[in-house]
Amino acid sequence: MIDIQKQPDYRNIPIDQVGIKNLKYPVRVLDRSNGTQHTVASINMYVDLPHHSKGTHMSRFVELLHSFRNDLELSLTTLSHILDEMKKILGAKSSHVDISFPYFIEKKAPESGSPGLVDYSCRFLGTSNENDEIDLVSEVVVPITSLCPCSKEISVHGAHNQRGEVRLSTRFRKFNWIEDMIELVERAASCEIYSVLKRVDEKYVTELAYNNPKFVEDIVRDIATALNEDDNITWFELSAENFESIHNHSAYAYITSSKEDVGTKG
Ligand SMILES: Nc1nc2c(ncn2[C@@H]2O[C@H](COP(=O)(O)OP(=O)(O)OP(=O)(O)O)[C@@H](O)[C@H]2O)c(=O)[nH]1
Repeated sequence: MIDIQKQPDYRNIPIDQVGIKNLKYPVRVLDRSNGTQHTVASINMYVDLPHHSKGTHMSRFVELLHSFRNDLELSLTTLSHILDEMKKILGAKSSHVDISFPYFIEKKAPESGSPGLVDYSCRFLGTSNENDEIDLVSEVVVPITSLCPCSKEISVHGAHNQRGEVRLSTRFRKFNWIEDMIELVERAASCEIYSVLKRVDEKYVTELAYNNPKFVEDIVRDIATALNEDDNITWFELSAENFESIHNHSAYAYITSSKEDVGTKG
């Protein structure tokens, strides 16, 4: 059977990243409270392609994932192994994985203690370069409540408040719990988000947010301060977006900071 992908290409243009995108796959993630957690990831896998090759071998990416069957653990060791294997089986110089998944944390309502699961969007990005150096970035997207300090100050009654979203990407020296990054973000909000709230809880979160007003600027600055004090974090990128309740647009703030010029080594 003719192998079109293996044929030469004469346009003299190398390709930076080629592969598969949005493959749904069952995965296992380390869970601080329960050991591990099963979830379903959306996976992108890419390698570079030299100028002389017509095509990459798409089936091999999926075959590599299938070698884990339904027991693909998203640990630093496994991700490093996948990045190395991608280069080997595809004869590539560089490899990239981009894995997005919902992660669930059980939270108890602040007064009634009623439990419920909150979902957080998480992402691991990994790259292995031509020197076999592995760079890993972990990302969490954390929903929060924010209450406007200006609105509180100038209004006789109330203050506008809304759901916001903080996106935090980090590079780190050694293993970093997803839960730790989520809690760090939640501490900087006017109030954190819960899944189940009874009336006593609703009163509590309403008053807590009112007593803790924050601009998007306050949120990113408070998170950056905590990250700067954490020696395990070598780099971060951080944004806060408030889906304003008094506007049809968002308030937005962004900070990036390279604490060191080194990435995570897997
Ligand atoms: N490279 C490439 N392959 C594609 C694309 N779209 C679909 N494919 C298909 O991906 C399939 C698998 O390709 P390969 O992995 O090379 O399959 P194979 O040659 O049987 O497998 P190996 O022997 O391991 O190379 C082929 O049927 C391609 O037609 C594309 O845009 N680029």
